[in-house]
Amino acid sequence: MERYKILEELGDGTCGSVFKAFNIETFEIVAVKKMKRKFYFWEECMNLREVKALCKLNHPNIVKLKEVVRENDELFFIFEYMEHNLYQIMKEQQRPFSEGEIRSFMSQMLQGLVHMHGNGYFHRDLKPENLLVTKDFLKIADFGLAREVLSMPPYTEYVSTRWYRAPEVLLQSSYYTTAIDMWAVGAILAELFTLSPIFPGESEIDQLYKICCVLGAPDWISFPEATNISRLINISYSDISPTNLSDIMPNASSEAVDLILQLCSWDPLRRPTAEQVDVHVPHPLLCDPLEPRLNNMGAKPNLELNLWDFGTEPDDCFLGLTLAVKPSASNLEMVHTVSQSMEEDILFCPRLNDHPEQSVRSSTHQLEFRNLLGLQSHHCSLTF
Ligand SMILES: Nc1ncnc2c1ncn2[C@@H]1O[C@H](COP(=O)(O)OP(=O)(O)OP(=O)(O)O)[C@@H](O)[C@H]1O
Repeated sequence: MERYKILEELGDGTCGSVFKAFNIETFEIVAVKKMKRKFYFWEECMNLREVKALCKLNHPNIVKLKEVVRENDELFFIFEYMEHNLYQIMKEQQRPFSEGEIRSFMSQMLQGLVHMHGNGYFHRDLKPENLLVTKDFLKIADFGLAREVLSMPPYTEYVSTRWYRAPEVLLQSSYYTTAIDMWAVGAILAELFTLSPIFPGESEIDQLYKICCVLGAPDWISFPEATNISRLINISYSDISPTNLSDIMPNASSEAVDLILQLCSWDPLRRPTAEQVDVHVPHPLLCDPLEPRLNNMGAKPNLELNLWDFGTEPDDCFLGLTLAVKPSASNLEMVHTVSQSMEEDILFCPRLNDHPEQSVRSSTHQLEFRNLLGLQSHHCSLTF
């Protein structure tokens, strides 16, 4: 970590503290997330959900994990640096966002989600703080709670920040789907119009109550879990009528209001998928604008030698909770021992002549693992 000069603290989360830092070798500004717990073995690091998910997810709207460093039993994630998060932007916003700005944020968030859900992951903690923004470009961050869609329920541990938590999670359903992310998208979309949270519950029960106050009582027939709500909240649902969303967000078009209502459907099956939502952005981004070298490269990196399969070890314990996740075969692959220059990387990609762009891309997206304790004295590079 001596290559990094810490500049300032950016955030202090549940799992780690995040710092802005300067790489004295490459002159690059990065974000360093220092994990709070200790890591005594590399395997523990590799089993972390955040590492597993980010190794698989390579997309312009998903924050890039550049490097993982373990030093003195402490673990550091080195991410590309993003200037703001959406929470800060909304807090400082002096005027309502234009619908064009909101469409742009939404479109980018949805493209990231299409990629994530399509690759078998759901995020489970989407919220404005986890949407990082640099110059109008948005990337989804914080994969500490991400998990594989095909992992086995029941999902019992803490999931997502309360205000963005889907009703099925509040009702402690042990089975939920990517639709929980779509609920959060609906709540975030509403907040982009109002600049304040739409369901600001002060407790889990109050959260359900606040949702009822906006959406009205759930439909008992199409959302059977609604019966649990009456047990939790001592109120008569017929007394709660829905709020007219156009009254609280006069700046939203009827299409936007309609989309929020669809995304925030009580019944998860009625929520559109990320792929189904079309926010009509005139010029959607096709490549990572913050990574100029990668323009026009949409294909996945060419992967070469197999280094590591996560195998059948149990998943990482998030906040000490052991999870019954069946890890999928990882596509982490070793391309070569680390080299700093792209030219050297390319030498190790045998199919370079066939697919030059893919090889360059894989070298650029190398994930460098260093063990500074010398347990693994070599220095290897993983591409994904
Ligand atoms: N790549 C980055 N660039 C700039 N700031 C970042 C970056 N990653 C994280 N941050 C900042 O640090 C904060 C905390 O990061 P993160 O959410 O990853 O940590 P966490 O411990 O998992 O937090 P949480 O308690 O929200 O789960 C973010 O809200 C964001 O403001």
